[in-house]
Amino acid sequence: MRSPKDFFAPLALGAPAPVREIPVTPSRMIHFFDPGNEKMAAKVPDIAKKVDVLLGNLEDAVRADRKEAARAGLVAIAKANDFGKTQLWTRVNSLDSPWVLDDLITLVTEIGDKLDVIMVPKVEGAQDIHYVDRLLAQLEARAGLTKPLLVHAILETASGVANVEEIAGASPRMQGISLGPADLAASRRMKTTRVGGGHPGYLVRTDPVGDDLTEGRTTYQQDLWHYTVARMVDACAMHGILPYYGPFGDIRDVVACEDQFRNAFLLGCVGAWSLHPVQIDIAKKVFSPSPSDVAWARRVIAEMGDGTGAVMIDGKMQDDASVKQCRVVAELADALAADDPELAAAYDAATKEALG
Ligand SMILES: CC(C)(COP(=O)(O)OP(=O)(O)OC[C@H]1O[C@@H](n2cnc3c(N)ncnc32)[C@H](O)[C@@H]1OP(=O)(O)O)[C@@H](O)C(=O)NCCC(=O)NCCSC(=O)C[C@H](O)C(=O)O
Ligand SMILES: [Mg+2]
Repeated sequence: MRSPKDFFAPLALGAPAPVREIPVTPSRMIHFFDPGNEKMAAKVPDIAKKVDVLLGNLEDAVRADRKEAARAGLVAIAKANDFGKTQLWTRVNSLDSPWVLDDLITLVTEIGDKLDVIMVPKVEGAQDIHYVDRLLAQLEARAGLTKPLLVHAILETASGVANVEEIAGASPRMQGISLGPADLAASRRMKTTRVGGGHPGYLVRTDPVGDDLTEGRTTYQQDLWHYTVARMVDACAMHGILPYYGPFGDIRDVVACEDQFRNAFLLGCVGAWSLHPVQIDIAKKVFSPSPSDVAWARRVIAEMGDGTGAVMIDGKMQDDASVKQCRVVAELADALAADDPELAAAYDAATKEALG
């Protein structure tokens, strides 16, 4: 174990000092694209204006014979564009693959100054983050980078879930964690073949009335991912990093996608992956608090004064704890509104109405 005194020391001579706080910038949707796919790559400059995070994906969903093309495509896109406030991330290949070493060497030395976060798939434990941490420091030093790259882990193995707290705290580079429901289902030998989302077979049923076991018994579908998302949120909150729901593979089912994203938002996630342009607006809507929730939060904060004691507002008790809940919503709204005049106007209009 590293001494706590050395935790914020650079891991290579000449590497930039690690950050002390993870920057909290909007990341409601991490938009995946294949940089080696010409049709998708051509859409990137326009998509960049609509998303918080653009992610050039090099791992799964990129064919083995297109790995080099994807890597080269990402280098070319990053060099040719300035995406302004939109963050540029990449997902490199898994640490046991034949591609990851070249992914990291090429990306850090060629476009390390353009990249914000490196997403690492199939993380099993802190040892995987430690390996990436040291290698990144060496490459940052070689490239002469002045800003450290951050690392995002995907929670998609049973070991990863068992070790999620140590993963979240493994390095000052740790920016966040995403749920990877497809690989996680396979790793756990779950019997769902869907990429995220629920399953009609995972349900609870009301008790029978009398002797009839079949009629009149309502069933309720349950969320297969509740336990893992909640555990990931706690691990991230404990270490001051950000939790995300991952992919929702049924692109056509925009309704269930919105539900899955909202469950994650309510549990504490800050964003989700968009795999197709149609999922961008869903994530933007879900991961921005609603104007009515923002108005309520601002009203509670205003009426609670110094934030202590207890008051009744519209028949509901508010106290020191509920004002903290309201601050979470209000602070997120302020951060999002700072870059989005339309959202700012919607929040202000709803607040004006609520405060009278
Ligand atoms: C899912 C897709 C394969 C669907 O693509 P396609 O069949 O081309 O869809 P459309 O015809 O509806 O597309 C319309 C146009 O939009 C472009 N397009 C599609 N997706 C994107 C995108 N993500 N970014 C930019 N542009 C996009 C198409 O090229 C069409 O263009 P045009 O013909 O000119 O009109 C495809 O969406 C896709 O590949 N998406 C990304 C998939 C991906 O990244 N998967 C990996 C992440 S999920 C994962 O890895 C699992 C996870 O790790 C886990 O374990 O859980
Ligand atoms: Mg995966």
